[in-house]
Amino acid sequence: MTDPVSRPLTFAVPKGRILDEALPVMARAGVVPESAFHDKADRSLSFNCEDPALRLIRVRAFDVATFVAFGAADVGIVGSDVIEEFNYSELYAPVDLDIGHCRLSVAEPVEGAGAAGPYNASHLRVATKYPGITKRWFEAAGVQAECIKLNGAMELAPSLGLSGRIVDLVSTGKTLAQNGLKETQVIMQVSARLIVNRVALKTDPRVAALVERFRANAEKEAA
Ligand SMILES: Nc1ncnc2c1ncn2[C@@H]1O[C@H](COP(=O)(O)OP(=O)(O)OP(=O)(O)O)[C@@H](O)[C@H]1O
Ligand SMILES: O=P(O)(O)OC[C@H]1O[C@H](OP(=O)(O)OP(=O)(O)O)[C@H](O)[C@@H]1O
Repeated sequence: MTDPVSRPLTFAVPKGRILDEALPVMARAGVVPESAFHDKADRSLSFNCEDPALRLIRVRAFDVATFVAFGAADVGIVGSDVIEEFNYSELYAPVDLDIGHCRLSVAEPVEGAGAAGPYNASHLRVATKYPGITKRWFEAAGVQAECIKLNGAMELAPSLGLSGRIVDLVSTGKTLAQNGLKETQVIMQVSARLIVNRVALKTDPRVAALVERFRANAEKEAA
């Protein structure tokens, strides 16, 4: 068996919009990628860090949770929306990093009030990137929702007749407004979290030490 301390810890970060906010938070905890990480022309997906005991991988936001849940990465940073969508039992999210703030909401067309149909309609269709959260949320409200999974541009679905409603992330509300939609319910508030694989946390003291560094910094920031 490989000595766990002889291999670098793998830290997964999302490619998307959280990354710019995450890099300073990571740096304060001693996670600093090599300069190639910032080179847009570099096609590598895995990078060394200033600390040779760490390695960074850059993947899509939803995949951060999957890499960490399956133990392919030990630690990661991802939005609480993604954590909630997968609900992986192997994931532990010990630190709220207080970045990537937005909310996950239900929205429907502004025009033609009621065009989306009432909640007690026999057939309620929702376009979303979050079918798990959406199904559970509507079920808890006593409504059976048919979810149509999209990977982006959900806001187009109502005007093109794909669905009456959408469930998507909202921050400023500009995307909804510019696409003729209004927010009707907030499902959850979202922020980015440090996530760890539960087994790695139990078996590798370096993971616990890393979590402690992030936790201490988050407490300092909040004070
Ligand atoms: N408008 C927003 N304001 C603040 N945070 C956001 C916003 N949109 C998304 N986020 C957060 O950033 C995370 C990644 O979102 P992003 O839009 O970068 O992913 P994406 O482009 O959909 O990812 P991918 O290209 O991998 O599908 C989300 O899971 C959420 O936690
Ligand atoms: O309320 P706002 O400030 O307008 O932000 C909301 C938008 O931000 C996210 O999309 P993103 O820009 O990440 O693009 P995507 O559709 O490719 O995920 C989200 O999916 C909304 O479309």
